[in-house]
Amino acid sequence: MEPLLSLRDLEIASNAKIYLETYFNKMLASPSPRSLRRRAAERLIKELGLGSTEAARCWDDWRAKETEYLRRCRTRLQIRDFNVLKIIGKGSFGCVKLARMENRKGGVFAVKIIQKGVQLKNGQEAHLRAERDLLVAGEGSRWIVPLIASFQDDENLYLAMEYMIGGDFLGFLIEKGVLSEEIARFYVAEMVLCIEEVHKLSFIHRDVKPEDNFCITASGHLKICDFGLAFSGHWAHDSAYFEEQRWGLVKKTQVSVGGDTIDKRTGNALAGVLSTKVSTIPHGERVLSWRNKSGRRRMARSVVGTYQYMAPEVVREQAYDARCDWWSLGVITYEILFGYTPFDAESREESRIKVLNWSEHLALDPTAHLSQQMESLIRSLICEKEARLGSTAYRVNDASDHLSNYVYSNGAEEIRAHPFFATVNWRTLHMQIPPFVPNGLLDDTDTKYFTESFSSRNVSGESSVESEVLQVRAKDMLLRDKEYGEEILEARKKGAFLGYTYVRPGDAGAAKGLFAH
Ligand SMILES: Nc1ncnc2c1ncn2[C@@H]1O[C@H](COP(=O)(O)OP(=O)(O)OP(=O)(O)O)[C@@H](O)[C@H]1O
Repeated sequence: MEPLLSLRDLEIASNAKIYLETYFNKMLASPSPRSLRRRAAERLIKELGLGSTEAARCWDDWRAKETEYLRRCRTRLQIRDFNVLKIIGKGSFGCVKLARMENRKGGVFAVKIIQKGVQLKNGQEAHLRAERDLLVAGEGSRWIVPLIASFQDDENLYLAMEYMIGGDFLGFLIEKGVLSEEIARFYVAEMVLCIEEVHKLSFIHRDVKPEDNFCITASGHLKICDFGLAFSGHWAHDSAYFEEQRWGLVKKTQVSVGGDTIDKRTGNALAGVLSTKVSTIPHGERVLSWRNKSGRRRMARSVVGTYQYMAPEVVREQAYDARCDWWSLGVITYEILFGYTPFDAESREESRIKVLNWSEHLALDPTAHLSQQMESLIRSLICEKEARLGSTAYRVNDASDHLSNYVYSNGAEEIRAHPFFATVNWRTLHMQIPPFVPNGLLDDTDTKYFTESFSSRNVSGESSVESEVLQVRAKDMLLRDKEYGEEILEARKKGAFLGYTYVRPGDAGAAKGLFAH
């Protein structure tokens, strides 16, 4: 007899549950974006001190713009609306392409294309949600790479961002070799503001490094990007939440899971079901308030990032907090001045050991003649977290393994107050002319600051997608199931990212011709 429910049905049911919980949580937890926009307009009109006729005209204007924005939000954006020009980056997620809207009226975008199949098999769903949510939360920020729109189709997720024409900071560093202290001061100061901005949004970046993660704008300023490893402590960004939803339903309904041949041989399938913990919501408690209470207790513990830049507390798998990003900044500062990091090594393992024994490897070459302030800044960032600059707010975490808060938005204040930055005007830094400004560009699609091997690549760049999807052995046994795995993957690709779509309000999208067709 056919079972009443198949694993595919359960997949669809858990996707629906996840969608509803995340949707209503967002709706109930914070004011709607629309009411925030209204409030911002109210504030502005008040500040301008307009008379009643002028204020009424402003409101008419606001309403017209709002209607237009809502109309744009309803326009379904697709990748075929973009004319792909070049590939400018490639990573484990897929690739980043430089693209212009088909209608050619607008500017160009860097479109990050993330293959759902590979990512879902690698269990990256929570990270991808965190990346998108942080980019959305960074709306209007001066220091975070601007997201113009996010959308999806059955195969991919797309993040259309402003194109950072100056390339990434590592490219700049390679070209210049080492930087003088004076020039380093400008870039390190901008990095402080970039990281501070991420912390203000209650995220830890966890992968602060010059390669990929600081991009240079047309005016030569920095913006922070690549939030693939960002951590917010929120249950909707935690893979355990997704596993519990799916395996919880399997356990409740007792639908059998076969797994692949290895699972069958080792008896993993049954063990997987038995070991699934299904949380019981206390009687009378509402599901979302319970999730928000218990989910907040989850702490950053996973070892993620790049060893050379990774703080020792992360490498040691201790519960860590946002101070780990300040350690990475210390390592970058060292690299800017010396051309290599103190923890450079032939292999990842050697780097790991060096970080664990960091004090033996933190040698500041005296022939570099660093100023006392510069040396002090490096030493007060590359040190154990208890002594690290920016620690005061976090001291409460040092007493026990249970962190009371994983990120404090004011951690950067101490860093900004360090004597090395005494001459920095933090309020006007963004208006200062940077030591280097991208130049000699032919037009807004120029890729001279990007690696030749990417920009000369054929624009499709997806030759290996199919084979990559096939090669990955899925982390989640449901996706490995010999009989239903493929079907479940297809259902997950369709349903796992509901609510991913976003369109930046204001004139940015429209002015760039994003919706002008
Ligand atoms: N908005 C942008 N403008 C210009 N270039 C960009 C932009 N976003 C990303 N890139 C380029 O694409 C590259 C890869 O993007 P990204 O950093 O987001 O991937 P990644 O997650 O670091 O990849 P992986 O970690 O798997 O190596 C970057 O190094 C950068 O050169």
